[in-house]
Amino acid sequence: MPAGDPSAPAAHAGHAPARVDKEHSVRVELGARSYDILIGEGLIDRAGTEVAARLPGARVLVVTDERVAKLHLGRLEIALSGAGIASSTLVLPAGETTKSFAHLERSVDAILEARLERGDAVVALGGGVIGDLAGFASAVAKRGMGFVQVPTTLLAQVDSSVGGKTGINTPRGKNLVGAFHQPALVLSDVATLDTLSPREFAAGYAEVVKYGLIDRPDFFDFLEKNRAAIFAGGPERAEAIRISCEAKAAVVAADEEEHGARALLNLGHTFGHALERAVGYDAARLVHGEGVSIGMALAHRFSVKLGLATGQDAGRVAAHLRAAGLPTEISAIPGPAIGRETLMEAIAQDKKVSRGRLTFILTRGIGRSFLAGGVDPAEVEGFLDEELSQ
Ligand SMILES: O=C(O)C(=O)C[C@@H](O)[C@H](O)[C@H](O)COP(=O)(O)O
Repeated sequence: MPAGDPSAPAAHAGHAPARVDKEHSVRVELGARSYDILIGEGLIDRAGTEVAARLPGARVLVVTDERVAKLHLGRLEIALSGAGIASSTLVLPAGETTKSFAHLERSVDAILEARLERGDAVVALGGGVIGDLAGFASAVAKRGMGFVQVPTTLLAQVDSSVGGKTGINTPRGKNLVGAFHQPALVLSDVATLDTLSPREFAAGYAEVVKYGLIDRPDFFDFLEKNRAAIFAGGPERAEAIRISCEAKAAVVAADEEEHGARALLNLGHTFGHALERAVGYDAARLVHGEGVSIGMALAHRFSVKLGLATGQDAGRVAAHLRAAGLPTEISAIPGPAIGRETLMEAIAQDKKVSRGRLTFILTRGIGRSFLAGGVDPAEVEGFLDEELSQ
């Protein structure tokens, strides 16, 4: 059950350092804006040369948070200066509430104060919050400048650092203000994952499971067999990250700005985002990956209720998520009860809503997800009533 500080000290992480037998490279094919995702151990120490190779002559602003700064900023700064890259740094508070207009303003101001030019770059060092916020700042400052992702959480390495979705939350909902702005490079140093708390690692794992559930049933089988090794830091961990990035890169290359198939990456997010908003982005109650976990379990149970999928598949999905330490029920969220109307209001603001009609990612079974437009709100309400009464 989610509770407490998601970024509790690494000493409690309980998993051994990752062992990576080789480095992986995944290409996101977007014509002139194509870029590499490098996955391996110790890549932060190579950040200077990797950035210089792609953005010759660029100066950078590193945006990070207080927790990540203590763990990884020093190494990144040494790597940048070692490659002759002039840098300044903005350190922001950790947590989802940093994805706000106020911190966007601070970030843009730091870019302008550093007098960065369009050919310079913002480097996001951190998890999804920092990547989304810094990416959005780099998209709007001077109408767009260079951007590099150095993700330090599992969630950011397998999902948010890839594909160019950047943005902030507003009190009306999650990610409601943003822009598509692709990075020039994603540098995923898997050694940073050893500093995550078990709760934070598990939250990222929800997004790994998502790729199996969308359209890769073989990957879901792989995860069922190798979950323990992935959590323990075996070579299967980097392998799972590589497969996740390949899955996402293929979807992004085919539909960069979500006119169709990219919406499948939103499996679990309609319910998940509504739950995050309902708890006021309070990490003590729910973090993003946990919202996605509950959301994916709900999407499968909702599909069963609509006669699309079997209860057996929905049960298998929930069992796997629970085995990974993830919540699968709304009732698992600590704190005051969440009301159906609160959730329906957030669902009505979902970005997939089209001409006022609700769109969900539903499923016909494991690895058989599809985009369902025109979902009847009464069906959603009835389903939520059942879920909330448990
Ligand atoms: O990259 C995408 O597309 C996704 O939907 C991936 C999601 O896991 C991610 O959380 C994304 O930021 C959500 O996007 P949104 O458009 O629903 O805000």
